[in-house]
Amino acid sequence: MTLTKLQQEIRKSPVVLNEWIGLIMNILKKNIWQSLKDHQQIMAEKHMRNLFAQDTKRFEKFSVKACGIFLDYSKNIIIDATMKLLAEFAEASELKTKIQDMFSGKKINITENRAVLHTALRNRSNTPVMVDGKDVMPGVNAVLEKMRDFCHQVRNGKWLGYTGRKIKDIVNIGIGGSDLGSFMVCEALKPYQHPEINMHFVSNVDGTHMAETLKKISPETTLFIIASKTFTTQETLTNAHTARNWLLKSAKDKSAVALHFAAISTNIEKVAEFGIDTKNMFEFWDWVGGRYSLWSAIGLPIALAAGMDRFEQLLQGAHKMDQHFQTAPFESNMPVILGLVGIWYSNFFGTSSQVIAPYDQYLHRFPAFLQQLEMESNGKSVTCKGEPAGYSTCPVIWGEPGTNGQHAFFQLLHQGTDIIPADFIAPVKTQNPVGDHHTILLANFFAQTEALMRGKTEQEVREELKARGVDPEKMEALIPHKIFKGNRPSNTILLQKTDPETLGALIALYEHKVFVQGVIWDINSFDQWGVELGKQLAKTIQAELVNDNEVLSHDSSTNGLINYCLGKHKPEC
Ligand SMILES: O=P(O)(O)OC[C@H]1O[C@H](O)[C@H](O)[C@@H](O)[C@@H]1O
Repeated sequence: MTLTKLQQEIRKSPVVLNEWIGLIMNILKKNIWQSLKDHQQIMAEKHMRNLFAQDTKRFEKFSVKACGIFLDYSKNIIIDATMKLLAEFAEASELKTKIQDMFSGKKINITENRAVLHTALRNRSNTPVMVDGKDVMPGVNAVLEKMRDFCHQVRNGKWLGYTGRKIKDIVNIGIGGSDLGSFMVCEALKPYQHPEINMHFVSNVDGTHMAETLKKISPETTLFIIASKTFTTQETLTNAHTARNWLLKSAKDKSAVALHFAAISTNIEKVAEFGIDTKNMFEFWDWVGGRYSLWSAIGLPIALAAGMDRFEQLLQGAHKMDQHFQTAPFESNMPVILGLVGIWYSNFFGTSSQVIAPYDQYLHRFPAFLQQLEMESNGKSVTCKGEPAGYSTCPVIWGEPGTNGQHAFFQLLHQGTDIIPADFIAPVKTQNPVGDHHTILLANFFAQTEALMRGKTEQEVREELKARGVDPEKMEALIPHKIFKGNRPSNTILLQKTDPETLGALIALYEHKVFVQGVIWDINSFDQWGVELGKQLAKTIQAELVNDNEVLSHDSSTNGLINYCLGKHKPEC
């Protein structure tokens, strides 16, 4: 009987027995954790150059293919024993059971008592998924149908504005999970975009974002989509009111709102209160987390831009990755591997950041999307039981498209003092076969991971300088600057092509990676209480900013800054 099977059997037993088993599991986890620490001491002495030289099968061994994606993780400081220990830790953390818990609608978001079912939104097999005894699939399918109908009307010029003209510009107003995913995907699927419809995304409450967008569009031919799960988000509602006022300034008749505004939300009352006809509302549900919501009606801008069929291909790709995640053994399970390799560096090598380098201009917003997905999910420091974690959790996620990053921050990846694990992502085939651009792009892509792994030894530098005839004295001074230690880890992710289905699989891959890491760290990846405090304080300060009084209610820095803006107090400078 496997450990997972044993755990599942035990779950059915009386509570007391369960508690005992929980204690035993914790001891087991502590032991494996200690073994990983000991193993790291050995691995820290190894160089990947040698690991490759010693094992000709290393690439075959540490690579995996699924859902149109190829992952090579051989350029990591790992050997078989590393992956085995990490997988054992995942098993002891009940990962297999927890994956099933998520897919089956168990309320795993414990602080909000909610199920986590973004996977139901792309459940193309249409098998029932139950929440509180009710199958959610009929509701999911009904919204998809409504989206299809709406897209058909807008994309075919049947949806007309208040002067009878077709829609030419669509502005999504939303922030966070109601912006980043749909914006990122719309950018990624630009080759499939409707030729006569322009997409715009306004998220920032800075009036500049709205003002600059409004300059480019006309009220007669613009459709605004107000995307907000709660429909209470201050930034989104402020932007939405500005958009409505702008429309009404031209239309001069409130009935125009119904022709130019649609809403995506879980909150029907608030949508009606805002004045949007609820016939133009696309519903989703509290079991869809904001940063996991692009598969819901929040993805409407994607469907409007690329077409509903393409949106469903995106869902299909994610569904395939869901099936892979649920069924593949840990040693060939792509999200599990990606998650465990990340844990290896964060918790045993003490790394604190992770760079994402998409070598695909279409994926230029992917790092920004992952910032919310990973950091809002796993940027936590207490366990599910509310106890201090006592170990590092989510690293800082950052990145830029290659090759731009190479000419900006790659210096630090190659020669900086810290190890920064990197994910390199590229399509095998380009959407734009222009001259030799893609060959050059891919050459750089492969060269970077090779350079990070191999480095350049003192002897290699010396020989190179000698061959160039550099003066021996100058050479000695130069050598330390030209050495690359190498042994810098990276994952290489190759997509056959950045098409809707493969993109869906790629996004789901990272969602599940985040899930794996959340389980290992024993944190709730699905709440985000950390964003609340700033929002609360902003309300108080907003009132103070429009009051004429000197502000004295905060610390001296906050008071001083507010008063400086109000012109009440000018620091001597
Ligand atoms: O979709 P909304 O309810 O407007 O929320 C938009 C965003 O705001 C919040 O502050 C959360 O941090 C995000 O997770 C969420 O995606």
